[in-house]
Amino acid sequence: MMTTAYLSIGTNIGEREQNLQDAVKLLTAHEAISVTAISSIYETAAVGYTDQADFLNIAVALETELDAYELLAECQKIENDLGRVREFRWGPRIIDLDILLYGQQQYETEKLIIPHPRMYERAFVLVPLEEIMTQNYDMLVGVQKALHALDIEKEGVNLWKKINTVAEFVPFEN
Ligand SMILES: Nc1ncnc2c1ncn2[C@@H]1O[C@H](COP(=O)(O)OP(=O)(O)OP(=O)(O)O)[C@@H](O)[C@H]1O
Ligand SMILES: Nc1nc2c(c(=O)[nH]1)N=C(CO)CN2
Repeated sequence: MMTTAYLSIGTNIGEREQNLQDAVKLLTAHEAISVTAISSIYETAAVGYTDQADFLNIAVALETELDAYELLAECQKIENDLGRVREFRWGPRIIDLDILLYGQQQYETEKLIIPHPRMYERAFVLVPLEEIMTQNYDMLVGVQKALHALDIEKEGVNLWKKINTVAEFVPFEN
């Protein structure tokens, strides 16, 4: 069965824009994944552990035949292929791919929690997500409500649009 999923992708080490390009390219190359939308790129101050470089963040919509665990494995494979080294939680990373939503499904296991447990408190997730979320009106309203409840300035999450789109991306059309 085809499911629409949303990912959050972040990077704050090295050639950040290139890292995003590479991640999108690897997603697109997968035969069971069709990337249907990519948000603008946002540059954001680090949240959580704040003593680290600014991030670039995007959200991506995709359609896939993979189940949620297979999609997670693919995300982790892409992280590894791009040379991510795990140092410490919320620390700097070449690339980070988190599953935000997988259809309407909910998971709460050791390996996988969906919706992503921290997505509704992270402006760097919600702002790009709102931009591309067209599939589900109820979920979009949930995202917008969470976003309005956040005080972006107070959070120290300076968001600004960097680039219109990930270069060379051609959305998959049904
Ligand atoms: N929705 C999800 N998307 C991606 N990973 C998840 C999800 N739910 C649980 N996980 C688990 O989280 C583990 C740790 O992920 P990671 O090291 O990327 O955390 P983090 O990005 O530092 O922090 P955060 O989870 O706050 O974004 C992964 O091994 C994975 O099994
Ligand atoms: N701005 C920003 N801050 C973060 C990010 C991120 O992608 N962007 N990812 C984190 C770990 O998940 C922790 N903090």
